[in-house]
Amino acid sequence: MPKSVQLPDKFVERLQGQIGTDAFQSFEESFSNYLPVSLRVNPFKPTDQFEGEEDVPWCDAGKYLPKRPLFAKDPLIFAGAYYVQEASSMFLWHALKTHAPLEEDIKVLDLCAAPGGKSTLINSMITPESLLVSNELMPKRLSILVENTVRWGSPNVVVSHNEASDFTPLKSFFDVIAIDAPCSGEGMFRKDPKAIDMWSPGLVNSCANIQHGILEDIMPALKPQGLLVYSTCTFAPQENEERLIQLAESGEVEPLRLPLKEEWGITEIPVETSAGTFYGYRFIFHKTKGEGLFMSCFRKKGDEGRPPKIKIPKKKLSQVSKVNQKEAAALHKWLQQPDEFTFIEYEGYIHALLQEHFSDFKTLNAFLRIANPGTKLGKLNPKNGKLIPEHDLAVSSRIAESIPSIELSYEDAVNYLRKQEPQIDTQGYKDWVKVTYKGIALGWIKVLPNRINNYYPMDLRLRKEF
Ligand SMILES: C[S@@+](CC[C@H](N)C(=O)[O-])C[C@H]1O[C@@H](n2cnc3c(N)ncnc32)[C@H](O)[C@@H]1O
Repeated sequence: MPKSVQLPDKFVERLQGQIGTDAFQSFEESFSNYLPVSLRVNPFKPTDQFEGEEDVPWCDAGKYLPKRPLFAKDPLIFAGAYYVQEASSMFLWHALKTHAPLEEDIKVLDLCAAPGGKSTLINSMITPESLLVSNELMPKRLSILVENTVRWGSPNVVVSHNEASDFTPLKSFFDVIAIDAPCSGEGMFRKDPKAIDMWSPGLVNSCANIQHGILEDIMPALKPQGLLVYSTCTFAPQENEERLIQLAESGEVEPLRLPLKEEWGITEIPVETSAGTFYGYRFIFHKTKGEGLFMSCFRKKGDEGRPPKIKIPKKKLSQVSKVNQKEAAALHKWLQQPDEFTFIEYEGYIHALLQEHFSDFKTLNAFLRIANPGTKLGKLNPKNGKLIPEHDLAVSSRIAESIPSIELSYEDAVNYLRKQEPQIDTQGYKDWVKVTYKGIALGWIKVLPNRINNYYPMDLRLRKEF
């Protein structure tokens, strides 16, 4: 154990009791080990950059890197070609692959979603016609969630900004709910020593109370036979095993197990409850190649039947309006298979939603605060009726192939991301042009007769010097 790391006595006492003193020694020793670095590639923006790297064994899209690069140096991360994610968190892939009906068009809620690791993972696995509601309660963390889901580039995501209790009226709406609960963060102790300073037994108690409330509030929104995946990045039984007992004893769920390979180093924890044995899965540094995590899966009991009708006040329904036909026609050229979309006006911008999601979106909009529905396309210029495109459209995987594009060199890509004036050859181009790096879109430039404007969003620009 490095001398600089001082674990709180109460934590040491408890974890020793949980895993035994020998294992605890190995746990302490693992603080001196090298921290695994991993990322997950975006199936919608394929790159061969990580071919040959070691696979994360429980996630088909996950890769370990031999050492941590300066990710800010790589334009592909800005393009959404991959997401840097701690490997244990990618176990959700295994849980969904095992228990979710991924071949069907489903509705999924990621309740505690910022910064977007689990949401981009879910988005990579569901069918393009499935709907993902990616929700974050904390206002400060909402923008990073929007940023990361936009970069991932799929139109089938609605980002919302709500408490769990706001979802309670959405009876039986979701086929899958993932709750990556706010927690005391013990699993981050090795990676982020600040988590050690913030820890206290009081924090464990208050997190357990919050988790208790979240679980109670969210269960009505899950369909009978729906899948619930609960996870934390802590080892505290109050936040893990006790929450699992809470769910088991509510009588609402059945236990689900996950197949494991011994070499993964994941511990299956059977939990005896009055409703039978339930199972949790623990990732701990000295055994697993990843940081600390706990995950558990449940099936909601009951007959699937027909979902109850959700009553929506008329006033709320009228808040969502489609753009008129003439306006819609002006948008078609920007998207692949534009007929699959409905165009709505939302908070001053035009957004493209998949048609099959329009009615669900109206329901969601009646109960939730929506931060970003589908793909934000832009605004129509009142003078000529043409679209002034937003960044979100440039990085969308559904942007039309006919939109002109210019491939940038590494240097030009970095300059572009720094928001410098592009020094590139634009002869033969005019107006809006998508710029790409290694074939993946970074954003827009506008080619004017006497100059080129860089439309990379100011707040996303590359600030790091290297
Ligand atoms: C563990 S983090 C989620 C990480 C995310 N799932 C990912 O993979 O990138 C938990 C999230 O829950 C949010 N949160 C905090 N309090 C909450 C509450 N009472 N209800 C729902 N979410 C809450 C936090 O702001 C935080 O973003």
